[in-house]
Amino acid sequence: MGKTILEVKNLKTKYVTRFREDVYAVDGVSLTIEEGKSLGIAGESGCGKSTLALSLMGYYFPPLHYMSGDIIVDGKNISQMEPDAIRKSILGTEIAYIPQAAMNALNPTQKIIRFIEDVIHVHNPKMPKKEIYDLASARFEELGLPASVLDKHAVELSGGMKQRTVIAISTILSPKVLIADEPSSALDVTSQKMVIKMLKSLMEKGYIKSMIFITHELPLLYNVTDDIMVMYAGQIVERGTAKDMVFDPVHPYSKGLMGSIIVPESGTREHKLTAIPGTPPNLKKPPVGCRFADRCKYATAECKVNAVGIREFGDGRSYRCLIDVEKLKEVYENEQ
Ligand SMILES: Nc1ncnc2c1ncn2[C@@H]1O[C@H](COP(=O)(O)OP(=O)(O)OP(=O)(O)O)[C@@H](O)[C@H]1O
Repeated sequence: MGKTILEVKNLKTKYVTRFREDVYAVDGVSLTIEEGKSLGIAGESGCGKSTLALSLMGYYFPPLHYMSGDIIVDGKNISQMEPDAIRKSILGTEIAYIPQAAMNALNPTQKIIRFIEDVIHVHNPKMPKKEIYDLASARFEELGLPASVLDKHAVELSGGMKQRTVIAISTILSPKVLIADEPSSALDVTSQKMVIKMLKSLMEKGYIKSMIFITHELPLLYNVTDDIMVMYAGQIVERGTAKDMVFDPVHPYSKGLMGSIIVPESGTREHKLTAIPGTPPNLKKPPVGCRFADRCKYATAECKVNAVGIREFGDGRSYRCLIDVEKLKEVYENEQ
């Protein structure tokens, strides 16, 4: 086993709405990522992926609140640090975050190099501009972006180029963990591939030590991340290698997610296209039993009343279901 870069233990966070209602968006998430490894997180809209990404940075602002659990980055527990300390000593260097639609957040009137100066000056206020420019142009070139981009404004860049620029800016301080939330979903296929190539290159060149890639499309993660976790209603329901999760998902929800993708990646086209009936539970009052039970065709009366913990099986895999793995596999086999 390699060195653990990120360890999250039973993390619980919630939103408090303006009507003072609690929304339990991340409910007991545990995960680990080793140095040099990437983890994909998949799940349908509203399952808590973006909230998990925000929560992992330890950077909490209302309406999002930390409840309990640990976030340990390279041995340092950041879960209860003050926001100001997080901003100064964690963001950018330990953890970098690329939010959804990040490319649209670039101020169009500012040159790209100014964003880089801003990022570097938070941690190193005295670094001369010339040194920053040299560092940035070398990094851009290495990542396949022309150094001339540094003197351009965001409006002068295409969508794909803008997104790759945002990624290069966010990782300029070589963070230990990069969290990318749907980094390629708003782009055309060619630009998507270039973004993914760039993320892989950041890992290979050691500019980031680990990566979390969030998407609602499970098969997209195949070929991109080493492992995949599937999230449902604020909880992780399954984890395995990308290959296992795409070709041999065990949890009925992961199985359904694979079946509901309209344009699967090559190698997954043979599977049947199916819809998952129903809607996810209300996270203001999550069910006491399995959260997927109401939509699961294999659910028993017990599933609706008994809370389900994570169960391990096989080689480093885990899932959250009362039904035994072998039984589930047998049922899937018979359905084919
Ligand atoms: N500011 C907020 N206040 C209250 N509830 C929120 C807020 N933001 C998100 N939520 C709720 O938290 C839950 C998780 O939302 P989240 O955005 O993390 O899901 P997601 O999986 O990232 O969805 P998407 O793929 O659409 O981005 C949802 O029930 C959502 O309605």
